[in-house]
Amino acid sequence: MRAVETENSIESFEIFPWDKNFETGIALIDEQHQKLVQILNHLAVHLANRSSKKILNEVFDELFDYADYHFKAEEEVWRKYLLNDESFNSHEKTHKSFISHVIDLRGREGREDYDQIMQDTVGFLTHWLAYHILDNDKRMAKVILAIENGKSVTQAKQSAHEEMSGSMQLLIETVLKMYDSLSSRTMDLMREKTLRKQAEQALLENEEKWRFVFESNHEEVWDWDIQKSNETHHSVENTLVHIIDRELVQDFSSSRIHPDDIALVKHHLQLHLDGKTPFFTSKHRLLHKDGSWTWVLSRGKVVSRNEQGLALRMVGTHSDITERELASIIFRASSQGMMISDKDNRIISVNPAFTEITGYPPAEVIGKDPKFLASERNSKELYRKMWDEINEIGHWQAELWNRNRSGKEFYSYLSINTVLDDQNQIDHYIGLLSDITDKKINEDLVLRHANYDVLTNLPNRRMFFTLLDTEIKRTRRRQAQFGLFFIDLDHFKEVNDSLSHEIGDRLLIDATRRMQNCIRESDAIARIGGDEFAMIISELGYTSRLDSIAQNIIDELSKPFKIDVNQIYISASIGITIYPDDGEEASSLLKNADQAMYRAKKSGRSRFSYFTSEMQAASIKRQFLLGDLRNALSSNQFELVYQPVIDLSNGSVGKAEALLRWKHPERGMILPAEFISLAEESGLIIDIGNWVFDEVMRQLVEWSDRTCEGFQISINKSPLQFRNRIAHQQWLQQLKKLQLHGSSVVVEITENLLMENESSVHEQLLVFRDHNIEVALDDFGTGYSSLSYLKDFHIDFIKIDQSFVRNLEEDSQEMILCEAMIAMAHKLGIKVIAEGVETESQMQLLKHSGCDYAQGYFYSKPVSAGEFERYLPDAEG
Ligand SMILES: Nc1nc2c(ncn2[C@@H]2O[C@@H]3COP(=O)(O)O[C@H]4[C@@H](O)[C@H](n5cnc6c(=O)[nH]c(N)nc65)O[C@@H]4COP(=O)(O)O[C@H]3[C@H]2O)c(=O)[nH]1
Repeated sequence: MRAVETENSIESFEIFPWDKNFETGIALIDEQHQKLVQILNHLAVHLANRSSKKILNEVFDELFDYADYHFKAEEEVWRKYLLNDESFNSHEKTHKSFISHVIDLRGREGREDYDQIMQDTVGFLTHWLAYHILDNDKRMAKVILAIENGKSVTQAKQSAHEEMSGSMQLLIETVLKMYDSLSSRTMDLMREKTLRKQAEQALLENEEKWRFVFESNHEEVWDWDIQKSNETHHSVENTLVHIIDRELVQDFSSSRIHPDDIALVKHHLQLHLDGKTPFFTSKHRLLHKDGSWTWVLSRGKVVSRNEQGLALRMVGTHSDITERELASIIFRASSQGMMISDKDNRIISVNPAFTEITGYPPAEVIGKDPKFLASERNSKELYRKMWDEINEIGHWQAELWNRNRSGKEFYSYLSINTVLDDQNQIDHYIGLLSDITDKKINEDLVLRHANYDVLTNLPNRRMFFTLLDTEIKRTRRRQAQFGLFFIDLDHFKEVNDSLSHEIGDRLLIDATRRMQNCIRESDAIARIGGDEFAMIISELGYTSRLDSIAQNIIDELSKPFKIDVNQIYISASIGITIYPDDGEEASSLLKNADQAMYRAKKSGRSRFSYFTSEMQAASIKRQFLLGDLRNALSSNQFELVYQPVIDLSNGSVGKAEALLRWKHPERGMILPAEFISLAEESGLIIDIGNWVFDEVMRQLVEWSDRTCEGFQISINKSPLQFRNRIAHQQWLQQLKKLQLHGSSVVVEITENLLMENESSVHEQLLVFRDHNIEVALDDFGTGYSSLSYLKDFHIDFIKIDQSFVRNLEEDSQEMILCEAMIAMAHKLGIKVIAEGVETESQMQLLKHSGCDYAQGYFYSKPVSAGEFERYLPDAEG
């Protein structure tokens, strides 16, 4: 027998290797006999390796082919010399019996085991080979060869018989027997070997399969000889604990199971050892050798028990599930709602936070498309964009409205991420959901505060500019016009101060309502200052419509307001400008409307005024002037003039007021009325004011040896200068440096400053007082002239405005007012200076009324420093 390797690695072998003794001496016949031996060997191999229907059919087909061809060819040879011989006929019959036997064998197919049919076929062919080929065919061949050598048939048969008998016959029979027994033993051996090999292979495959499963699951296998371990360990539970420990942490010393988990592990283990659970399963924490806690899943089963049912052996696995467990903890404990859906976007899992946020328990959402959460408040565009982004870049996030289980909308932050499979196809969607309704409400509130006036709910100044810009763009596109109103409430400040801020607020709300009733929905109204409002009158067909709207507003606001017991009268001054005729930009339009309003106010209030071309010209002139003003300081174009202030008790000049002049290189002398407001708007007033102070200080030092004690120069200060505290500090340092007394300076302020009621103003006035700098309240009588200011702020002088002095006559209204102001001031310990005294009679009247000081053209116009020196004690003339 020879072993041969075949292509499919099934070991092949020959139970009948071809032998020279098999040969008949007729080449054609031997060749075909060799073919039969091949088929036989082929069959034997398959039998050893287990047969199949397919192989059996192949073998039978081969046998039939062989028989058909071989028997014909062989019979041709015999027929040639032995046609009518009895030996030929019987040989022919044997051939036929071969075919019918093979047909019988094949007929057993389907009824009997393939291996059995195969084994019988091998047995049949073995005997065919032994008795037919080695005996019959060989004998026939010897006859033919003898005939060919000239012998008669009878002689030939005789010689063949002699050759085949005796030792030859014995040899054939021995070989046959040997082959016979050898072949069947070999078959058994081969079969056994093959079966063993197959079993080994199956075992190997099984082992590999399990190894693969364990490796890919990151699982470790344990095998626990319970009784043996019990001999060395105190308890069964501890032993398992140790096994699990050792597997994971390597340097086992004592139980490393988390103290909180030990009881549960033992409980589960005992249940299984007692046969109460089919498997042992435990999820617990183990102390890893790096000091961290590792989550472990242990599973096991008792595989052998003794007759009393005592567990003997247990096998199992454990795996590190830290990541999975942490993910699960996050999933369960997260305050963010989580939903996982499959590739068809059907929800497969949601966490408790999802239920908390939406109100939907898992059972109601699993298997559903998450779109049941959607609110119709979101645009279709939003969802289209969402899917585009998810499909293109794999994630999307946005803030949007959703609807909870009870139908209530909530504002949410939603982010969706995709999880891809090995083929890069979407496998899962993971959605994270948070309820940010509160945040949204707060944001809206902040946005509202930033853009709306809390009191009236109207857009504020900032929002108004946005509305104005939008209106400009809209109107520009349609090549149309719109009107802009600047509305200032007349007498509002008086109401606010005399009644209360609360009443003032309610008045503003009522006034807003009345104004809103005068315009259409498409128009807009905003509160842009304390008592200032702006309106956009859009879609202007004819401009005269603006007249009627403005007049209507004035009429409505002039009607009395009834707030609590108070009957309040106010009115409005309105400035009107038209886009695009008067301006094309929001800021210039509003400025124009403001100017027009100012004109309306100047013309007697409670009226409206259009922005005109003269105003436009004035506005342009101001622009140019502003440009020049920026260089005026550095070009030394400023100068101070001084107007003496006369002490009415003795006619002496103990004070002077410093007044600013701008010597413009082209326009000549420019008075403060023309440029102070420009300087204030541009912020230049701070530097200019500091220059004035320095100049006055310089002058005081220069005159120090010529002035009598208590000589004072007053300086005008803009309210804006009070916003810059550092400047005041510098002033104080300057005084100290020049060794001048604070009392040599009087700061002139206006009522407007005090009306702002800023605590910082209060503080700075106190600082002045602390440094003996006196304070004069300018233009007294023109504003609201509240007594409370005089009481609350530390004021040293009031300056009666020249509008009272101008018309001062005995028994006149002005006279009465002047007397009242003087008396009131004196009562409060405040001295009085009268401004604009131009005549002797005015001076006399004031003197009689007890006024302390006077200044005006009657004494002197403001003069240069050089000219002023004549009023100083030792001056000549
Ligand atoms: N018709 C008439 N006018 C008289 C008479 N006596 C004085 N005047 C003028 O009345 C104004 C008095 O100054 P004010 O009320 O403080 O009013 C000042 C003051 O508010 C402001 N001003 C002047 N200089 C400065 C300055 O340095 N800083 C600031 N912030 N404002 C200044 O400009 C205003 C105007 O100043 P001026 O044009 O110099 O006008 C001065 C003065 O020339 C008179 O008998 N008849």
